[in-house]
Amino acid sequence: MPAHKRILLKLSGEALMGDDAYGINRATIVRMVQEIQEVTRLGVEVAVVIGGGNIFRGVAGGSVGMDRATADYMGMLATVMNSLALADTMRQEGMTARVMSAIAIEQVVEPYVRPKALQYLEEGKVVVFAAGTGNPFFTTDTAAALRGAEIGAEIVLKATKVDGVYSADPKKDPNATRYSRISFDEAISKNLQVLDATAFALCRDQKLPIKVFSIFKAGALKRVVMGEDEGTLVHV
Ligand SMILES: Nc1ncnc2c1ncn2[C@@H]1O[C@H](COP(=O)(O)OP(=O)(O)OP(=O)(O)O)[C@@H](O)[C@H]1O
Ligand SMILES: O=c1ccn([C@@H]2O[C@H](COP(=O)(O)O)[C@@H](O)[C@H]2O)c(=O)[nH]1
Repeated sequence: MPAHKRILLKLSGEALMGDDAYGINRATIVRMVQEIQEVTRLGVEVAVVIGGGNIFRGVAGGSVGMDRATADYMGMLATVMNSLALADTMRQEGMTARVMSAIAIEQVVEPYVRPKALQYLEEGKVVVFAAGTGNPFFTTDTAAALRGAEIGAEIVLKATKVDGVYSADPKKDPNATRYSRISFDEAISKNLQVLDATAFALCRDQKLPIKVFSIFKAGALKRVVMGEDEGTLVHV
């Protein structure tokens, strides 16, 4: 029996590159979709937020003198591209997915309307939330926390490039140690940057737990959904 009925899955945009230098690696996106398909087959309702780091991040534009809000809108549009690619890959794998955008681009993708999203989930469709929160100066982690709370997800699952929350960034500090559980208050007070502070605070206030685990480890998503020991649980 799955441990959760409805989940919000945050997928790393950067991981979509696979071994490529940029963009969307075909084998990688197919593998991600197949892992999601496995959990939908267990009867779990799945909503997805995907990042845009494989294409563009606002902070990169800002660092070369771009107006930061403009750069952030470019970042949000990058997430729309990833969302469309993800939903189309789901279609090719025989799944039914709907993309809903926080920014109005109705010729391309339907707008985010909460009751409609809830209806899709109840019908067993995967809902992909595109364009983050629709506002600059935020991230897709915060969008995942926001949408997760709105749809009544039981947990936010962050599938990322590391296999959990560490005492420091494990990509920079080889002595960093992994937590199996950590409270929101401790993660925030230690300024652990695996998620941004806004996302941590929103989930803490809504009592919405987060599980951080590796997007590269085959079967990890299913193990998390089954409530098995995988990654790090961030809890109230
Ligand atoms: N304390 C920490 N524990 C674990 N990872 C950390 C920590 N501090 C920083 N990180 C870094 O955070 C990264 C994950 O967060 P980030 O949101 O930047 O990436 P992402 O999941 O690929 O998102 P995107 O969708 O924006 O590409 C990890 O790859 C890791 O290097
Ligand atoms: O609510 C949001 C979400 C995202 N952005 C911008 O998009 C990029 C890509 O998102 P990541 O979370 O970094 O993958 C982000 O860098 C922001 O520039 C946003 O402005 N608002």
